[in-house]
Amino acid sequence: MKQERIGDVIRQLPKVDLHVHLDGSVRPETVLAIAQLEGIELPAYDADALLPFMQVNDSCQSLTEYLSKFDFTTRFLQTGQALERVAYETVAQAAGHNCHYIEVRFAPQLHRRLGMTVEEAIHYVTQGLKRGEQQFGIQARAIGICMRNHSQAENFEVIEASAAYIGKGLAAVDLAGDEASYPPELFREVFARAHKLAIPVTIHAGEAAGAGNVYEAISNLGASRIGHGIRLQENPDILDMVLKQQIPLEMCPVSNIQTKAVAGWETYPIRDYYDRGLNVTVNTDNPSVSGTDITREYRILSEKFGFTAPELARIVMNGVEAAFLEDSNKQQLKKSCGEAIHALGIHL
Ligand SMILES: O=c1[nH]cnc2c1ncn2[C@@H]1O[C@H](CO)[C@@H](O)[C@H]1O
Ligand SMILES: [Zn+2]
Repeated sequence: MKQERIGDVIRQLPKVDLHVHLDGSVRPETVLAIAQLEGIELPAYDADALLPFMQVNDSCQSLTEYLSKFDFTTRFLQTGQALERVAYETVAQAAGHNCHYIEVRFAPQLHRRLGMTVEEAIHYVTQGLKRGEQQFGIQARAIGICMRNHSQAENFEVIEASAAYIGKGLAAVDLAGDEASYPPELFREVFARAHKLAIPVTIHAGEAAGAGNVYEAISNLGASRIGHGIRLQENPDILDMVLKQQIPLEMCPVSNIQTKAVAGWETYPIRDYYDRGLNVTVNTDNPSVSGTDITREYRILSEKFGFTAPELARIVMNGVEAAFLEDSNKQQLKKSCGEAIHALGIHL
């Protein structure tokens, strides 16, 4: 297929984004608007000049450096109104890239500086997602994040509050933050509670630390999906286990290069993982922080790794199958994506 034609196909391809952070999706224009509403002082007053405060550049050396960008944006996400708005806008952005479904993750404990409760934070995010669903005709769910640098009590609180929203707009829980400093073993009790409450679990692992963390996340934290899993390639036995169990990997190519999960595109393992039969999905992680979007991620797969249109469609359908979505909604999603793929003349 010619390059222009595959560009068109990628634009028109139905997509899903299973790994996108709310606080990594805030547009600079929205920061300007919220700052004005709430009387917050800014280091710059136009969108272009604000961007460097919110976005990494090519010089980013590590996940910790990458995560420092979130400190800036968090200040503007402390009211129910702001959370509802950015959740809605995240759905709008995804719909603009022909996503049929997104799972938007966020850490409720990061939005409590003005006294909001964990439940309220979840309430406003799910409200914003619902407004987006109605407006754009796509489906959206929230994922509640426990943070690696938070106390066990704070993380337990996230699990309990998330349980109350299962089936009401929230679909799963996650663990994010500084993986190099906080190994997953520290969170066994927190996720045992999630397991007891029957909440689906995904865990950021194998991004800023080795494959052993992927093993721990699956075997002892009950993860049924893995965020990133890039460093699985360092351990053939664990890779084999993930292959056999067909655990979906939420890969986020642009972010993974920026956080130095691998040294560069030459060693990015997505082609190898796909060819081995690993359950690969492609996602954005943080569109604003990374300066990416889901169309761009798919384009990179085509341009840098030679993925064909049917292979890209297969990756979309891997994401559909991996969605933490209630059964009947998932069937609906399968149908809408399957039909849109078929309409593009792609045969799986
Ligand atoms: O790629 C990532 N790896 C680990 N943690 C992340 C990543 N992207 C964002 N966050 C963390 O998740 C929090 C809630 O959304 C963000 O504030 C950031 O600290
Ligand atoms: Zn992430």
